[in-house]
Order: sequence, then C-alpha cells, then structure tokens
Amino acid sequence: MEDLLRSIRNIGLALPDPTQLLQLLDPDPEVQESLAQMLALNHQEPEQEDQESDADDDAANSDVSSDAGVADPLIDSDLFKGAVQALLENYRKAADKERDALKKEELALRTPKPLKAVPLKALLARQAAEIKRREEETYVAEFNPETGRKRREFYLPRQTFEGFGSYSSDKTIQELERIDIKQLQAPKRFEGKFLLCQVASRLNLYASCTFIAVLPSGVGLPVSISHFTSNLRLQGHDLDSHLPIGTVLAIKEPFISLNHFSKGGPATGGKTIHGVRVDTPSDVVILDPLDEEDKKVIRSVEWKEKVEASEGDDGVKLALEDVPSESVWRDSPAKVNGRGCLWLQDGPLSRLAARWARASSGSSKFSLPGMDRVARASLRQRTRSLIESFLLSDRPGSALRELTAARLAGVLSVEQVEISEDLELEGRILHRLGRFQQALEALDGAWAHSSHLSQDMEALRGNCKASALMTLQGPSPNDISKFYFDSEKEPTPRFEISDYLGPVEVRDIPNAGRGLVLSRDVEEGELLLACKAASSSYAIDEGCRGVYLMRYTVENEVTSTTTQVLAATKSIHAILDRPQLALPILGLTAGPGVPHSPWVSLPYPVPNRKPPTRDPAGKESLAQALEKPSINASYVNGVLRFNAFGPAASPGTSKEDDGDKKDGKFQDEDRPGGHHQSSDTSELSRSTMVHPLPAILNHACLPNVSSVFFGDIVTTRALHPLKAGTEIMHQYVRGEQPFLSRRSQLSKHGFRCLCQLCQMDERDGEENCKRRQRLVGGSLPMLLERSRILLKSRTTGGRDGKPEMAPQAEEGNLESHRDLSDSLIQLAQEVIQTYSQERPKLRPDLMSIYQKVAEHRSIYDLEGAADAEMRALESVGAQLGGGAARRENGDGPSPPSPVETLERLPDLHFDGAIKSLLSLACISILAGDPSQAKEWVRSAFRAHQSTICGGRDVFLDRWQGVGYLVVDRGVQLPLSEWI
Ligand SMILES: C[S@@+](CC[C@H](N)C(=O)[O-])C[C@H]1O[C@@H](n2cnc3c(N)ncnc32)[C@H](O)[C@@H]1O
Repeated sequence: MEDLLRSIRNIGLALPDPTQLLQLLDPDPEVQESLAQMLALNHQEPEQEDQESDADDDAANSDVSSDAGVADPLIDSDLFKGAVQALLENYRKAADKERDALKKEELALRTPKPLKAVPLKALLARQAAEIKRREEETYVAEFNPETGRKRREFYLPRQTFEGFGSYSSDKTIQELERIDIKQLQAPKRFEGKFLLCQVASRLNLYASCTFIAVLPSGVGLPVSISHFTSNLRLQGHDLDSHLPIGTVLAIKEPFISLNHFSKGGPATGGKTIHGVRVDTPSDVVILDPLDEEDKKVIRSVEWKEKVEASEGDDGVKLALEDVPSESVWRDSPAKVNGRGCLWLQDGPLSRLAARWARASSGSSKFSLPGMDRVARASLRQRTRSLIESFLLSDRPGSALRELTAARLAGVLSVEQVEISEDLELEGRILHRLGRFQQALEALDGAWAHSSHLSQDMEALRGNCKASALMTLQGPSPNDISKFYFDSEKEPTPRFEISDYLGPVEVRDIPNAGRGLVLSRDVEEGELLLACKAASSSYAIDEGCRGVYLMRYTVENEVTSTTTQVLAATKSIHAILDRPQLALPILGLTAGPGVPHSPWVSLPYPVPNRKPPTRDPAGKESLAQALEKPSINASYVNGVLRFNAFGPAASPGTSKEDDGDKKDGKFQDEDRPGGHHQSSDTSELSRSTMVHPLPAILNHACLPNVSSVFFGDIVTTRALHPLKAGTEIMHQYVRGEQPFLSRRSQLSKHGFRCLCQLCQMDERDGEENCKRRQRLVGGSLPMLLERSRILLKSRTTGGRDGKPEMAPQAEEGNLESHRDLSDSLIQLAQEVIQTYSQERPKLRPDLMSIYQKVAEHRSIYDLEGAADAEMRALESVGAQLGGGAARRENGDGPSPPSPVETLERLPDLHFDGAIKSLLSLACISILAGDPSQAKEWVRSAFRAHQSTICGGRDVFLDRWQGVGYLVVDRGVQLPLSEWI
C-alpha cells in the first residue's frame, strides 16, 4: 500500500479517495479499469494543500502551470492510465504474495522449524529504519514534502492482511513454564509456556505495535502486539512511554510467526520476518517490580544482554533492579504511562492494594509505612493527577481503583476541604462509569462536607440526577430532543446515560438462541430499550482522524475498516479497564460456525433497575487490578461483525451492521439527526459501536420495533400495540429490499428468516420474486430518471423555485406527466402480477412506484394523487380508516369520503410513510379540505413520535420546509400550528 501511494504521488496524481481505496483489492477487471481511469484523471492540485499558503505562493503556482503550457488532457490521461494500471498490477501482485504467505504459514504449522537468532544489532537497525519510515509517512500525510506546506487534510491510508488463527491465553504466568531461543520454532504456538523478555527498542505503530525484545539469553526477537492502542496517531515519546525500553514482559503462550507483522503490520510482500505475533493484549503481562511474585520471575534468570533503560517522565530510569515500594510515595507517577504506570497498567496504589487484598483477605490494614504529612500531601496530589490522566485516557475503571486504594491507604481526605474535593473527584469517576446514583451520593457527600459545590459540580449533579431518573424511566421526549440536536452539533456524539430496560426480558427462543421478549402488553411507540454503546469508534475520533485503515481477512475475503478494527481495540481495552464488561461483550455470539465463548452460557446481564449504593471501601473491585480477563481478539472481531451497529459518518443510525460487505442498507429514518451532517458516506467513514443488550434482539424483515440512533445511544420502541410474551425483533437488513437480496444478505448470519414478509414472499414463488426484482431494479430506475428530468424541467427556471412556464409548454408537460404516471401504473400492475392473489396488501416493492405516481398525478389529478399516496402507505403495512377503508382494490380514484385516518402505523419505510402522509396533507389543502390536511399532519406526527420521538421540535427540524411533493404549488403546511 505504502509503495503504491508513494508512486502515485510521485507521478503527480492524487491519492485514491476512501471509496477508491476499498476498490483496490476488487477482483473485478471492470472495477480495476475504471479505477485506473479515475486515478489517472485526478491530478494532485495545489489547492489540496492548506489554505494558509499566502497569495504570492498561489500566484507562483498558477504561473508555473501556465508556463508548463496546456497539456492535451486526453493524451495525458492515456499516459497516466497506463502508468496507474502498471502500479495497480504491482500492488495486486504484492497483495497476492501477502495472502499466499498467510496460507503457507497455516500449512507450515504442521512442520515448524527451529528459529535462527538474528543479531540484535541488525534487528535494532531494522526497527530504527521502520520507525523512520513511519515518521516519514506521517509527515507526508500532513505536509507536502516538496513545499513543506501543510496539506488541507491529514490523509494516511493503511492496509493490513490477516488470516488463519488467532491466539489468546487464559493461563496465569505461574501456570506456565519459561522458554528461550533454544526451544523456539516457527510457525508454532507454545502452549503451556511463556516468554520472558525486555523491551529493547523504541515502538513502531502501524495498526499493531512492534518492538524488539531481548530474551534472557541475550537473543533479540521482534514482537508485534495487535490492538495495542486505538490512537493510531501516537508516535515519538508519547508512544514509546507506553512500554519504555527496559520494561520486563512475560508473553503468555506465545505464537512465533513466520511474519510477526501479519495481522497488524505493513504488508511485507510475503517476506519471512520471524517474530512473536501477539493477537490479544491480555497475553502480555508487564512484570511489576512492586510485586513479590513478579520479582521472583524476574530474578529467576540471568540476563545476558544489558538493556539500557529509558528514563521516565520524572527522569528516573525504569530498569530491572528492584523498585522499593517506598518509591510509590516518593516517585509515583502523576500521569498514565509515566514511570511505573505503563501500557494498560493500573496505578501503583491500586497494584499494591490489590496485592495486599489478595494476600491478607482484607484482615490487616492497608498502609504505606513511614509516610509523613508532607509525603502524604504530595502523594495525594500526584494520585489525583494520575486519576485525571486515567479519565482522559478513557480508563475510569483504573481511576476508581486508584482512588479506592488511595482512600484505603489514608492518602486521601484528611482535612474537611480535601474530603470534599476527593468526593467530587469520585463523583466524576462514577459519572463516567454510568453509576449515576452513586455519583450523586458522592457529590451530595462533597456538598455536605463543604456546604458548597463549584458550578461545574452543580451541573454534574444535575446531570447525574437526570441520568439516574433516565435509568429508571427511560429518556423522556425532551431528553430525546436534546440527544437529537446534540448529535447534530457534535462530530463524535457520546452521551452519558446508563441503559434503560423497559418491559422486556432476555429469554431463550427456539432455534434462535436468546432474544428479547415483552414482559407485559405495550402500546404503540412505547420505549422498550435505551442503551449506550459499550464501546464506540467514530472515523473522526481524535486517535484516527485521517487514518484510513483497511484490514483484509484472507479466509472470508472481508475488508474491515478503521472503526471496525478500532471498535474491537476499544472493546478489548474497555474490558481490561472494566472487567464487568466482559460478560455483556464476550457473552454475545460471534457468528455462525464460531463456537460460543464460555460467557455465552451465563445469564445475560440486564441493567439493574435498582442501582446499588456507593461502596467507598470498594475492596472487591481492587482485585480487578490483578485479574484481567483473557480476551480472544478474534472472538471480539466476530462479536463486532455480527452484533455491532454501523451508523454512517454523520451521527445518526442504521440497523445492525451487516459486517464488512457493503450493501447500502443504512436507512435515513434510522439516523434522524443525520441530515445536516457530512456528505462523506463512504464505508471508511462509518462509525462502529457495540450495544450489548440491543444486540440480543433477533431479526425480522418485518420488524415490530423501531431502533433509532442518537450518537452512541440506540432507542427501541414498539411499532404497534404488542402483547406480553411477544418477541421483539428488528431489522438486520432492510425489509424494504427485494426478498432475494434480503435472503442473500442474511446468509452470513446462518439463519432463514421466517417473518410474515418472508413467508409471503416465499409463497409468491422464487420465479415471481426474481421477476419482481428485475422490474423494481431494472424498469423502475429508468422511469425514475425520466421522472427526475420531467420534474426538474418544471421546477427550474421560475422565480423562488416556482414553475414558470409558457401555457403551451405547460400543456405539453401535462401530457408527459400523464404518460409517465400511466407507465408507472403499468409497472405497478406488472409488479402486482408477481404477488400471489391471496397476498394481503403488504407489498413494499410498490411504495416508491405509487409515490412517484402521486407526484406526477398531483399536477393534473389531485384525487388520483391522494389515491396513489394511500396505496403507497398500504403497501408498507399502514392501515387507513374512514373513507380510505372503503376504497376498491382497483386503480381508479376512490369515491368521495369523509375524513380519512391512519389506523395502524406502517411496518416498514417509516420516513417514506411520513412523507406520504405529509403529501396527502398538501393534496388535501390543494383540494380545499384543511381539516383532512390536519388529520394527515397529526398522523405524520404520531408516526414520528412512535418511531423516533423527541416531540415537536425534532419533527419540525426533520420535516419543516421539506418538499413532500416535488412539484410544490406553494402549499405551506402550518406544521407548527397543527401538532
Ligand atoms: C445479533 S445475534 C442475536 C442474539 C442471538 N440470538 C443470541 O443468542 O445471542 C444474531 C444471531 O441470532 C440468531 N438469529 C437472529 N435472528 C434470527 C431469526 N430470525 N431466526 C433464527 N435465528 C436468528 C442467529 O444465530 C444470528 O446469527
């Protein structure tokens, strides 16, 4: 990838955009041909660089281009196309070698060969060169190396290849036996063994993190750790301080790979680069000089090679020699990754306290002997800074443990004012952990000690109160409105709520694993779940903005994108920080054919309706500092692939992600806050989030609930009144799509959908379904294009967007509208023939056809237009009452009727249905029937409230001023007065 990009830049072309990046490995020759063509036409423009460049420079640039003369764009593009084709060819050959190497490694597992030591100096030199290469790439991603000017956007594509096997150990070091170079073979997984090593080089971060380790025998070995960090932009000291030179590690049950870079490193073109490939961070144990057991392991060997340890932030070197526990109160770090608190490691007080809790079973007192008043005050300050730093690095679990340990050690809260400050800090940590009731108790305690809270703390207290209430009652329409508008404003919206569980229970469902079932009757629009993502990754998060990562998996030929990879990294780190997340995340299934994790057999956790009270001593949670769950990263990838939601770039929603294949099933109505947002909707810009409880929902193409995103929150509401005992089900793939597309997209989940819609489609027969798909996929787009041109000719040219046409042209146009409407009706008839005669009105393929008919008819036949909109509504399961109910099943206009009403909400296409209802309101106004218009507007509002909610403001924001009928006759619906 890096070679390809460098060459493209060198010949003066712009880099492939995110959509083109995803086409690089497309085997289709036509895709490759058009990709080469597009790349060849896309020259690097000076304006790709930062606007900051001054006007003189711009003038100079334009001079240069005029001096260069005007090249013939066609000749140029042919030349460039040839060059690009050659580059793409080379790139694909290198990718093939990469894939072949992975396959070969899998075969070679049967015949591993002894490992030959590579001189340490050579390894260190190669590592230094790799780090330099990374730094250069990052520089070029940000600056034009020739002009030194900053580019407008940081753009760093990266690609990794992985395949065959992923390892994780569930043993402790004490259960394993140490091995060294003599026993090592490759490729091989060493069960029952561990490798002891020291970090001997700086770190190199691509997607995984690589360093050179030195074994006690003095032999060097590269080590690559997957899911090392979710901040792919880390480099230099910030990166190195995660595992400074001299850190002693134990790698549990290591896998020695023929190419340690496979999984998370840059492609090596199939080269053999032996080393340790660590697939999951929980396999790496940082040996802690504060721990007696760890000290024993370190001292049990003689280290042949002396590694010069690097200095910590405080200028003290971290080395093998003993760190006395007094150093905790003398030199303990004030910042994560300062000396003594390294990658994913808890703070020193938690580590000491956890060991004390384990050894003493809590009978003795945890204390730091010999600490005077001054030392205590200084340690308190450093501990508070460290805790702040944990919060900044999204590690509230470590923050709470450090606070608990500090309190146990008597480091905190001696003076009244300190007590209050420390309780405030505790309140903030508990708030971040979503324990709002407990946070409130801490903040109340802070107030009780000082009779005062800062403005920020008052605000936090208010927030805790509201969130605690939300845990009990679910978000109110006002809360939803706030989420909606905030997710429009925020580029990476995340909200502090804890999960709300409505009247639903987790139950076993015959032939479908677990599912969610109603515990009582519910009403239309009733809130059933409101849940926050356990981990979420946005493409524009600080740590990955501009980094476009593609991970290609050889076995299933699936490409995962940046946020899909990073959501897994974040989930793993979240579980390590808060082990209580292991069950909700690892207790999910990881796709058909993947054996369930041991967590799946445990009762699935549901939110506590009565939150436990605060536990200031919190001893039980201290043990978490030592007992990190073992995590199989490949299982986490599967969980994300089969359970995560993947909203588009803009905050909003989509149904469950279909994993990594692109099928465009993301629906506008699922992301209500999305329409003001970025237009970048490429796969590489999507966010990925895992919402544990909603992930238990099973699929139905014909759902009975609507799941909607607001940032990292998903709400689920009943679409209709439902009876107790009903299983609630939502869509993994769009039910609006043709049956055969749905079936093919669902195939990866390994089940056959038996919902009513699928049963109806099956009864229609495969041939009819195919014919229907051809009509809707082939004939309809052609008619829609004709419609677009016709409607455009009518709406352009006039002042204020109003049509302005000569009467003759208008007359001619009317004929065209009639013709088009007739053609659409004819198409509808052909589609209707593909349905079995007994089939009820639910025929979603007809919706867009009837809506188009209505648009054209509204120009010359209002009644006919209304009839078409009503048919559109019925085609997606809405039931109409009043006059509508008496209409014939033919295609003629309905007889004059009293007030028409919406009796039952649609099952599918909610936004489409709201649009039809508002179009009907416009038609009623044009027909001089405002009370009917009002009725339709109210029905539209009801449909909105029952699916999205948020009240009037959200409804108006979404629908005010939107053209419901493209040919707008100046109808202004007084929406705000009628709802
Ligand atoms: C996201 S999980 C849903 C929760 C899952 N039932 C569980 O026990 O963890 C998706 C998996 O649930 C099962 N599933 C979902 N919808 C189903 C349906 N309509 N019929 C049968 N199985 C279904 C399939 O095994 C699918 O791969």
